[in-house]
Amino acid sequence: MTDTDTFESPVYYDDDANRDYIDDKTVAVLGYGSQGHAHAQNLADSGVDVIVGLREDSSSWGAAEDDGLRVATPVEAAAEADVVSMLVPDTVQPDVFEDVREELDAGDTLQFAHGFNIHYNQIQPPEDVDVTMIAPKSPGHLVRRNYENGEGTPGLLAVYQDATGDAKAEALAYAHAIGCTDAGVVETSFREETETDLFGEQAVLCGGISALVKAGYETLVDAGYSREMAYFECLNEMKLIVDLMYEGGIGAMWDSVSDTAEYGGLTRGDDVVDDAVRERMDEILEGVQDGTFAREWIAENQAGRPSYTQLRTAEKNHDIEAVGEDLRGLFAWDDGTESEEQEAEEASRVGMRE
Ligand SMILES: NC(=O)C1=CN([C@@H]2O[C@H](COP(=O)(O)OP(=O)(O)OC[C@H]3O[C@@H](n4cnc5c(N)ncnc54)[C@H](OP(=O)(O)O)[C@@H]3O)[C@@H](O)[C@H]2O)C=CC1
Ligand SMILES: CC[C@](O)(C(C)=O)C(=O)O
Ligand SMILES: [Mg+2]
Ligand SMILES: [Mg+2]
Repeated sequence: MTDTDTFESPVYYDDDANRDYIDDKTVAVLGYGSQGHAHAQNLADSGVDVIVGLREDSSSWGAAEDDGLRVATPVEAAAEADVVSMLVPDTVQPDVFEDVREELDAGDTLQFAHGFNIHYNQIQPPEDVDVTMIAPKSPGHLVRRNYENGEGTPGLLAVYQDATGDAKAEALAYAHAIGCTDAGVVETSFREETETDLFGEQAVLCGGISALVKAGYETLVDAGYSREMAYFECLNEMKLIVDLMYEGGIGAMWDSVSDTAEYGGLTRGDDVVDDAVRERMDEILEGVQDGTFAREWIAENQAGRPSYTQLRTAEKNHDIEAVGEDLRGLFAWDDGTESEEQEAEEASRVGMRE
């Protein structure tokens, strides 16, 4: 039994949520990408009235309809809704918000899955609406898969504006309906969610880990080892190691690997992530906190994403991707016959990247 009294932040579970706050409402889910498809389908399967908001020429329109959901333009969806869930990409949210602003009636809710546009002042909501966040701590495709498996996904809850007095209760009910209170919802602020999320994805989860994998791979290949050996050692086994940490903490990983690996890792790990790396992590965090990263990302989008496009191409063309594609085709668990669900997931992920 977990002693939640020792937690620094309040954590809420299924029993803390009262579904009455969402069950008779209509939720407009704007966007049907990674988070949008998961929230919309989970809400609908939980019995909540959902309408998906997409632009008329949207490539996701057909997918949402095929999944049995009502679809309309963002303005039409928001006009019908009591809760508007802003699940289009962060960079387009300010424009979409301006489109739907007039449809937000007093007492409605503007709901986010990430605090970027509120925290960095790119969206200024009317004072008479609730502004809340339920941010699953997971890619959207797993939010859906976990719901279907009955496992739930951990999430964060924040209230930026409580015009009705019910903002938190409604957010908790929403979290319940998408499966987050099943796993636990941690209460936070828009500032804390935004800054930790951006730092985490840049320095550790997405940027840090992929740079570490590529650096390890390049070190081995440059030293004359085979690309296949380097791939298995630095990328494939990463999942197995992270799974152990996920299930039982770093200790479970040390328990499972050999004493040789444990001693080698304990003595050499800090040589890789040394004081210089920690200083650069501090710099990355400062850039998030003082808005430097946000300004850079907004300007990059306004300029048509020139650096982003170039970086994406270089990443796609890295040698580890080519060897990985060949090797994964040979894995026992990948017999080339993807299930319909896997195919749909892959198609949607690829669609979102393009
Ligand atoms: N990705 C994730 O797992 C996580 C995301 N978040 C947050 O969730 C939010 C949504 O992110 P994510 O799910 O990645 O978004 P996606 O990039 O997956 O969203 C794509 C969807 O948005 C639609 N869309 C794009 N541009 C517009 C537009 N101008 N007008 C209307 N619809 C548009 C697309 O439709 P179309 O076919 O028209 O392009 C598509 O349906 C963000 O705030 C993000 O930070 C939070 C936690 C994790
Ligand atoms: C780690 C990346 C993420 O923050 C996430 C899936 O939580 C995102 O913005 O996609
Ligand atoms: Mg995140
Ligand atoms: Mg993020």
